Amino acid sequence: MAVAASANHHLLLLRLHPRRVPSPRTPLLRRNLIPALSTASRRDLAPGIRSSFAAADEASPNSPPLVEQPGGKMVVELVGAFNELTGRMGGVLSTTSSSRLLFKTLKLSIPLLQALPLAPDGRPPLSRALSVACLLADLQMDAEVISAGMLREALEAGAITLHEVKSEISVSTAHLLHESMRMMHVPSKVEILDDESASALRRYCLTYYDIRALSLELAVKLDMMRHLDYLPRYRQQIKSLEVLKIYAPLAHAVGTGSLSLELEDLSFQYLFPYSYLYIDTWLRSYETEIRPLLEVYKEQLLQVLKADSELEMMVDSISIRGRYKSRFSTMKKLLRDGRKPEEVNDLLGLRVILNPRPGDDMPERGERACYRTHEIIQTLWKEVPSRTKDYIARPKKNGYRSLHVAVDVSEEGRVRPLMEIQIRTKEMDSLASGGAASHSLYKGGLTDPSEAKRLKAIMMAAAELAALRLRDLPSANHRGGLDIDHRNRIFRLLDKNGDGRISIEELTEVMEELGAGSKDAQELMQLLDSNCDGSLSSEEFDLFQRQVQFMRNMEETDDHYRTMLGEKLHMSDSTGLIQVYRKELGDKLAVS
Ligand SMILES: Nc1nc2c(ncn2[C@@H]2O[C@H](COP(=O)(O)OP(=O)(O)OP(=O)(O)O)[C@@H](O)[C@H]2O)c(=O)[nH]1
Ligand SMILES: Nc1ncnc2c1ncn2[C@@H]1O[C@H](COP(=O)(O)OP(=O)(O)OP(=O)(O)O)[C@@H](O)[C@H]1O
Ligand SMILES: [Ca+2]
Ligand SMILES: [Ca+2]
Repeated sequence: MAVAASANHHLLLLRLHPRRVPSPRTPLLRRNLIPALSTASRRDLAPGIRSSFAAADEASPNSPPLVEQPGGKMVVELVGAFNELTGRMGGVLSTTSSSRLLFKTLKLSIPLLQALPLAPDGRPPLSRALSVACLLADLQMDAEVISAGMLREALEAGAITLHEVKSEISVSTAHLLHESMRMMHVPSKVEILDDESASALRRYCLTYYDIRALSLELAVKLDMMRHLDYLPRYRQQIKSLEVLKIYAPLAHAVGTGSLSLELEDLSFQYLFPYSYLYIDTWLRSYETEIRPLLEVYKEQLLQVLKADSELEMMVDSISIRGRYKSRFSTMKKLLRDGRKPEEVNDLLGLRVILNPRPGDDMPERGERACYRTHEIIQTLWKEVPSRTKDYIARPKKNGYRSLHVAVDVSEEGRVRPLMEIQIRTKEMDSLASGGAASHSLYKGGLTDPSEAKRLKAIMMAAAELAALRLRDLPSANHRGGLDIDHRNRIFRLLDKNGDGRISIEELTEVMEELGAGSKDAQELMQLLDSNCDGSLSSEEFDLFQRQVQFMRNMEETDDHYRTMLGEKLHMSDSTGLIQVYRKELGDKLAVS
């Protein structure tokens, strides 16, 4: 209620920015307005925002003032978006200044975004900006980051400048946007994204960029990956490779684990469609039954633990997190050490985190609470003793501490995979996750006593990148690759008039011969012509060939994984399963 009241108060002040109205196409867009969020994209949104659209739609025959006036529709968007975001932000939106900042941002960005044409993925820019902002709100990012998330789309489209963001919104929002735009070009810093360059890039990002801007960029990447279908397959793969090698590990490093898992699974699906299909088919066979059970087991365990009087004397609070293993993580595990699917013992996982009561003997109390929890678990489920690992009594070399237990949750006649339960104190847990906290310390700035170390890390990362840029690219001259002469030969064949460059006419001619149109030739030219001089040099063409080779090797890798997984999972196309899923997942899986 408070939100609605404050929003209404601001509505009285709502005025569109005169400078941005009206562009020639604005009236048309405004008339069709509300929904920059199309009916389809509205489906993605939470009930709050959907209901504000419904209110506007229903109001339409009866109350023309709200719906027919652009301002009225804008208001509906504004209130809907404000409620949606603040609803997701939870406790993070604790201050008046946060909600003011958010409101100011929405007022400025909504009209700008609505005036923009559809994005290349076919979505209205407002809908894209809101999706990113919602992702950031779900991650419990602060209002400045969400504000930057909302404005990023408008900035990228040239509808607003950084200077304007600085003067009209806030210096910090402008700073975050500046950082995030710098990050956009990170993958282009290396030409071939092999493991070595990817690891250097990740180090570079963690050294050079503000961790909040990184989170913003990661949310943008996730939103992009969720809507990648519109691109041709090779572009999907290039983007997925960037995500898998750079952004998903970064998401993990900065503590946004949920983003990293989804980023990995989406890129896995585009890069290795057949392998994905196998894993997906296998996991689905369990998933419908056991995934919902995870919630049930979690609740059951929590209740039993809370009811135990002995444990109650030792802990202030207990939390349990459940997770179902991701596709990508399962694949890595199967391929890592040749284990059988039934030996993946952590498809179902629970993690109990205990917060011991304070006092001198807090650490010991915490440990005792972990062992007590173990005993209680034994009364609930059947333990598989050979899989119990006590890293509390015997911490791992890296300091990791936790008590691991595997339990059998099968019921009469229903064999289920084991469930892994990790038991630890809050302190042990923060040691295990590190992430954002330890990194922000590392980024501490000038007051940080380890400044010298930090500067050295920056210098090394820069040097490493420079070395990578200058280094000889990996040779494609293996596994059926093309040798240099051969590559030259193709170039010479395409360069019909022999002037040392492939012109658009030459490219069009050969593409027409291949059955493609001149539009395809233009697109290809734009993609490959890195210095934008309208033709391809032999260097530009050479790089293209190496990328092609790299992608082809990846398809070979997929073939290789498919064979391995096929053997493991005893599946083959003849089961018909593949056909079923192929149909379901459609063109996404088409591999030429
Ligand atoms: N953060 C962190 N987690 C760890 C570490 N070691 C183990 N874990 C977690 O504990 C799980 C199980 O590890 P272990 O009990 O050592 O079991 P394992 O036999 O090596 O595990 P599987 O490969 O799962 O069969 C891992 O999958 C991680 O989730 C560590 O050093 N750091
Ligand atoms: N038993 C568990 N309960 C709750 N969360 C878990 C459990 N095991 C792992 N996680 C968390 O789930 C996320 C994904 O972990 P994932 O299963 O991919 O890797 P892992 O279990 O750490 O490694 P591995 O694949 O080597 O077993 C991580 O954030 C991890 O900390
Ligand atoms: Ca595991
Ligand atoms: Ca030429």
